[in-house]
Amino acid sequence: MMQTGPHPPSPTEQAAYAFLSPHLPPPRSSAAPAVPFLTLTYAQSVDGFIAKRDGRPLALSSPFSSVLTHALRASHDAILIGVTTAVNDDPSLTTRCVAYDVTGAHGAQSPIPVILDSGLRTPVTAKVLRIPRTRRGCDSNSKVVILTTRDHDAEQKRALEAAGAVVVVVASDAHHRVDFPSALHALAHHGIRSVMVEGGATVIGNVLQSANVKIDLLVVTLAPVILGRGVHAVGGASAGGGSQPSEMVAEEETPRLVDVQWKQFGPDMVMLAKTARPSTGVEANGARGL
Ligand SMILES: NC(=O)C1=CN([C@@H]2O[C@H](COP(=O)(O)OP(=O)(O)OC[C@H]3O[C@@H](n4cnc5c(N)ncnc54)[C@H](OP(=O)(O)O)[C@@H]3O)[C@@H](O)[C@H]2O)C=CC1
Ligand SMILES: Nc1nc(O)c(N)c(N[C@@H]2O[C@H](COP(=O)(O)O)[C@@H](O)[C@H]2O)n1
Repeated sequence: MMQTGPHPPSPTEQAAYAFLSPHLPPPRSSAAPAVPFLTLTYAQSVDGFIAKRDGRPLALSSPFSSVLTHALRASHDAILIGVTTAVNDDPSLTTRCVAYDVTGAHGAQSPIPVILDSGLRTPVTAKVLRIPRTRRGCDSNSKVVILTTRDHDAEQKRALEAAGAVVVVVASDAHHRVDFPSALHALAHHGIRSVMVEGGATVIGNVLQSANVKIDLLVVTLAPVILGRGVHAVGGASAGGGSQPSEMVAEEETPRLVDVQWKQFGPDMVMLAKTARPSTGVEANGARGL
């Protein structure tokens, strides 16, 4: 990392980029991929939860692993969340915990927020819509992208567009939600070459269950916290309180983790891995059969 700013990056920021850099998406100077490089990331308690049941934001990551998360954000064109996370957390999705990007350039650019929102439930007052950002080279003009289905309210679409979002209609899946492979293609069409999926649980479950989708990089922060109950990291809430893992596709199609590495950031352990889906032959950076 060649540092070009007024102050050197903190030791944690240096450690974060050193850990991440061999695994990050290719630079924009390389050829555009057919589908964006896909990173799936989240922070979970040691008993497997990413949130409590009350819907309030929950800080699991320490300030140290948050630096790593923000370095990851700075290294992707877009950051994708489900609409429930947008509503519950009203997140910023910025890179405020890092000062540099992976090349050492000062001023880490925040990624373009993308929200999967089949029925346009995103509030027009959402914080992400009010934060100005510039992401070099992306056609969407660095506006928030809301991916929806045909089953949306036209008035709400106009309101979100007036609030600064780009609303894109894509195919729906069998559950009448935004079809995830179609979402990736729509983002590629908008010049987005790398996407960091941050959650929540329903989105994480859907990505892991989508046999046609290759997860190029998996980054999981394990926080030394026991919640007892909550929203399970993979799949979300179940009836009867608490939550439980969703049922995966056939066992032989669940992603296999390869090249696994662990590093401690403050009290948290962070795991990096590539994935492969053995029975489908889906390899790095390719959605199969599209
Ligand atoms: N610890 C961590 O790292 C993180 C924690 N969280 C937490 O997760 C919680 C929310 O998780 P959860 O309730 O599961 O909600 P999600 O944020 O995963 O949003 C799920 C909703 O997104 C919409 N959606 C549209 N298309 C899709 C698709 N293809 N796949 C999945 N969802 C789709 C659906 O709503 P619709 O049908 O209306 O379109 C769906 O119900 C929050 O409380 C947040 O704090 C979130 C991110 C990271
Ligand atoms: N990495 C990570 N650790 C946690 O403890 C978290 N709660 C989350 N949540 C995700 O980050 C979003 C908040 O982002 P801002 O701080 O507002 O920029 C939240 O909405 C989840 O997507 N992530």
